Amino acid sequence: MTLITDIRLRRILDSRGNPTVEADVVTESGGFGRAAAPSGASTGEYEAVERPPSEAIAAARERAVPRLVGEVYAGNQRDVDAALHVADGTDDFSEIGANSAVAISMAAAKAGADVLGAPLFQHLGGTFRGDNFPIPLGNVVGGGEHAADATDIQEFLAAPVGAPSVEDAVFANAAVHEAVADLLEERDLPCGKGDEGAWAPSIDDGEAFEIVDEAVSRVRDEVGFEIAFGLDVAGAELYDAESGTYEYSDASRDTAEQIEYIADLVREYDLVYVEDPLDEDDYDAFADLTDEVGDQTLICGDDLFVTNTDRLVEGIDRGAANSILIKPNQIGTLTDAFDAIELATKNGYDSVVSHRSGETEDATIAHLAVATDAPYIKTGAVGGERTAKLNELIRIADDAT
Ligand SMILES: C=C(OP(=O)(O)O)C(=O)O
Ligand SMILES: [Mg+2]
Repeated sequence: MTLITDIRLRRILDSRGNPTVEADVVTESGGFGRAAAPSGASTGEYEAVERPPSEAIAAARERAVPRLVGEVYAGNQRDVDAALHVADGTDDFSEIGANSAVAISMAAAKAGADVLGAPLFQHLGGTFRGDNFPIPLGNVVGGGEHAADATDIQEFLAAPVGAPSVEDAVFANAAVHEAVADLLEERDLPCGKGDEGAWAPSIDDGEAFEIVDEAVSRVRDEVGFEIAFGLDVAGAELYDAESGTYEYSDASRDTAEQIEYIADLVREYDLVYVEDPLDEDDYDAFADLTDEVGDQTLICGDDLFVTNTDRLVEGIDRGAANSILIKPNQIGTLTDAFDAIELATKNGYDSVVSHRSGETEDATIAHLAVATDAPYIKTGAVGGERTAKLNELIRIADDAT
């Protein structure tokens, strides 16, 4: 009954105003799923290839749709995703585009869930999922590739680690976002927002640490549970391969200095999470930092691992990082994302399911995080395309999806 009978692909707008791919999947019994691909700005070198949406759609219509329609059951996600790989024929989705692949993969999963009459997280994760919820990491101040003339560190992330419920956690992050705005106003630092809805003031990282630390402690006092914070350094964007240094507006650090700088920040601010503190090719430096502070914080590989099991195996072998960021569009299918999460879990690495800086209203990642029991989800704090995921988590908790 879940035989795929139709797939439609179209260009829609993402949150940056760029086109992206949306897929509709219809099944024999009338099951329907719709999903859209997100898009990165600080993309990792080793990600699956995102093609211009018009080209990705044309290629997927020619190569993937005929292999799926009338051939594959939407309820069997591994078959759907295997057909996408065969249709593409490369190891990085450079023919049909990871944007077409991930939109079809996620839409098929939703169609499979629709036929079952089950919420997506349950179709993907089984009937015993839905009691544990990820801690949302909310981007409250940011710069890097996501905003011009703002902080060097790409993301300062509120982490409501003591929240008694996902709803409390989501509202705590929004409150930290608001407290940051108050503090910026008190310092006469009006500013706009970056791509993910975080404040993007023209200040140095040192001042951003002061402000976020203060905002977090104000909200912690208000709500009465523990709120910490973390970072996405996006180290590959700061790294200059020629000089072998990390280039900040006010400093230049070699790799040893970068490791010490990050380790000091972890200790000074009790950071619970540090993503991509180092360059995406430097497993050894990741391993050194993990040795130094990996027992106190999560050292997460985003550009380092790109949701890719081969790269994760290398990281596990070398002791690099202790968690992995999971972005389905980095690897192209839900099956590949699941495999990365399972491999991570088996090896004691935490998974952090993540949005991209360019997003849509698609809320699949909320279900993916619950389905896989991921301890964290990174999906912003405010803004419609971010709240789409956060509100879906609240609905899942309320049994209302
Ligand atoms: C969400 C991120 O940004 P982008 O989507 O631009 O890679 C990130 O780097 O973790
Ligand atoms: Mg990142």
